[in-house]
Amino acid sequence: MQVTVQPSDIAGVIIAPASKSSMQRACAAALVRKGKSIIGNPGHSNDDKAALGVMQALGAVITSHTDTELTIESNGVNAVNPEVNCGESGLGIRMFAPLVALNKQAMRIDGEGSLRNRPMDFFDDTLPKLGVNITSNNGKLPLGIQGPLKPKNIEIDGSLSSQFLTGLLMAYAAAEASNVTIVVNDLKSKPYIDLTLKVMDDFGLPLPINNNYESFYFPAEDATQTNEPVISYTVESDWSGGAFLLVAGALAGKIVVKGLDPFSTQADKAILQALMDSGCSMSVEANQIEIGPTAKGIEGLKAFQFDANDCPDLFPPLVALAAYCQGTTVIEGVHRLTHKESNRALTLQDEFGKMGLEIVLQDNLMLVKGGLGLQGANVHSRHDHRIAMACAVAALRASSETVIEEADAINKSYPDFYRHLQQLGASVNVSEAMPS
Ligand SMILES: O=C(O)C1=C[C@@H](OP(=O)(O)O)[C@@H](O)[C@H](O)C1
Ligand SMILES: C=C(OP(=O)(O)O)C(=O)O
Repeated sequence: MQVTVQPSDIAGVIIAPASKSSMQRACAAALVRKGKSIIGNPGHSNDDKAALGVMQALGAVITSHTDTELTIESNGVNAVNPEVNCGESGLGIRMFAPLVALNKQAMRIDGEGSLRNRPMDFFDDTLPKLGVNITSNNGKLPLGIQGPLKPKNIEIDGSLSSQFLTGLLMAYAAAEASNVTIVVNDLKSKPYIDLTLKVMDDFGLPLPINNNYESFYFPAEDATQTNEPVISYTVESDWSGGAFLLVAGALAGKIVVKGLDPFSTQADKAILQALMDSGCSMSVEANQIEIGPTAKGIEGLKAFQFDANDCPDLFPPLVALAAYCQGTTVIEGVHRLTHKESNRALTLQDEFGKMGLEIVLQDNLMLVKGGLGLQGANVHSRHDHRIAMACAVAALRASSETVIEEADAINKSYPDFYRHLQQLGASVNVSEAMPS
């Protein structure tokens, strides 16, 4: 798919999409618990669809599914299909692999696209310590796994990704871990663990005691949880996708974004701090955010400093914002970007470079030399949803039209993104690319 974005003003009201982080966790929790789970506001991104497929392969049954509600019945993890496919979802494989390992039978886990190149050697190191046999393709997919996983005291590295810990926490809860501790060294993306614990709590799963994100202790008896026959959970609106809408508003608004909860545990609500520091005009309420440029227009936006070590998915929207802020914006956390859908520091540098933006990488810092204007260009998503969305947002204020190749990458997290920009009045033309 090819998308052409013309420089545009935007206005109006838009509802942020469902969070794939919240939806995928809800699928895992609904699988793990015994009983019926009713999930409101279910997402329909490719990552969400992959999670539904994995959950069904592991024994959960979808009894009804509409745009607004999904009902799942489960009796705990009990695979009905020895093959699971996590699509392109990093969270999907890293959260579900330990749940797959709860089965006695031999299982195979595979994925697609960029996921086949992302590191999974954590499992080669960790799962055997929990009684699981594993084979991998030199630390990459596909994985062969045979359990059952038995919770034990274990020490893991949390510096590459928090997603492995999310999977172990879910699996330990499912296996009724008792008097065991997961020690985690150098955990990154900590708020994502808060979201995991919140979803586990909402689904009534046994909860570990979080000792400052350094260790997670599952007590011998967990008196706090109840075994409700039916659980209702509403998938949160997505601060990660919402960040692109908010930046679009700050550059080309005024718009109102609805649905984003300022009290969410989602890491990417930290976009609010960067937006405030940029000087854009913003009013945050419990159920809506109104946002536009400064009183002086886009020229009044100023460079900012931001630590994205714990919210790495904000880099792409932050670069789109910083491109139009006067001065050099400094964003910390570049090391967190190497193993995403693309090597994101480099793809941001390349693709925004085509629009005339200078981005300098200095060890863990990204320096964005903003405020000089961008030109429209022919850019490429590099098969990374967040690169496509960042280019589309930046294109709203470029001097001429921007064409985004392989723009359908957005389906991974936010399939309605271009439609939402169109609803806000942006000139966005979606066409299938001509076969070469
Ligand atoms: O748990 C999650 O939902 C996610 C955690 C983060 O990954 P890392 O923990 O690898 O930073 C984030 O980048 C990813 O998009 C989603
Ligand atoms: C990196 C991402 O997701 P995941 O790791 O779950 O594939 C993302 O959504 O930007």
